[in-house]
Order: sequence, then structure tokens, then C-alpha cells
Amino acid sequence: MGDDCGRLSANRAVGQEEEGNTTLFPERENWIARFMVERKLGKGGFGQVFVGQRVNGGNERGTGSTAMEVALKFELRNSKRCNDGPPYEWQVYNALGGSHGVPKVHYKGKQGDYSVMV
Ligand SMILES: Nc1ncnc2c1ncn2[C@@H]1O[C@H](COP(=O)(O)OP(=O)(O)OP(=O)(O)O)[C@@H](O)[C@H]1O
Repeated sequence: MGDDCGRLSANRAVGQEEEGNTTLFPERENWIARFMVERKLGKGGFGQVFVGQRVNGGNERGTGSTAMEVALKFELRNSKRCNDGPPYEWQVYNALGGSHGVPKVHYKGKQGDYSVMV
């Protein structure tokens, strides 16, 4: 059974974060500064997606965690629909990310008022 925020209610737990095999940054760290957000790609039901560049440490020909160009999805954490929990989409990407046709998530974490997935 799902809710309006795209999470399965059975999987929701207070304060729970989805770690999986991607890096989850602590809220205190300004990790988003590692990326330069460039332009908006689009908007979905739960958030907005931007294209950005890794500020350093990337490889122009790299893919995966060394890629220079990334997509960043921002979701407002305490919007009317999202009650401050990690987006259920994070769990889905943990399970499926990297499969053929499914983007791989490199980083995810809270950043101020937003949940951000790279
Ligand atoms: N990696 C990407 N490359 C290019 N465009 C993208 C990428 N990811 C998202 N977009 C664009 O951003 C839009 C919104 O993405 P989003 O993931 O929010 O879509 P959605 O699945 O429709 O929304 P939601 O998951 O919130 O219901 C997409 O429709 C697409 O146009």
C-alpha cells in the first residue's frame, strides 16, 4: 500500500534512512558543494531534476562514480505530501539502479530542506 509521497507505508519507519549500496552523506556536511548545478532538466510529481557537473575529482570520460556530468533530483522534505522521511524512490534505486535502462545513484542525502539524489 503506498502513500502520496511514493513510499510504501509498510516500509516507513521514523528516522529511517536508506543506505543500500550508495553513499549517504550526513546532513551536516555540505556535500552538495561537490557539484555545480547547471540547469533544470524537468519536474516530476515529487521533485525537480537538474543537470550538474562534479566540481573536482571527476573524469571527463568517466562513468558511474567518476562521471563529470550528473543529474541531481531535489525533493522538498516536508512538503504537504512528503512527511520528512526518505523518499521511497531511494529504496527502488538501491534495488534496481544500474540495471539496464535504470540510472545508478551515486549519492543521496539531506541537504537543508531537501532530499537530494545524484
Ligand atoms: N537523468 C536524466 N536525464 C535527463 N532528464 C532527466 C533525467 N532525470 C529526470 N529527467 C527529466 O526530469 C523530469 C522529472 O524527473 P522525475 O524523476 O522527477 O520524473 P517522474 O518520475 O515523472 O517524477 P516523480 O518520481 O516525482 O513522480 C523527467 O520527466 C525528465 O524530463
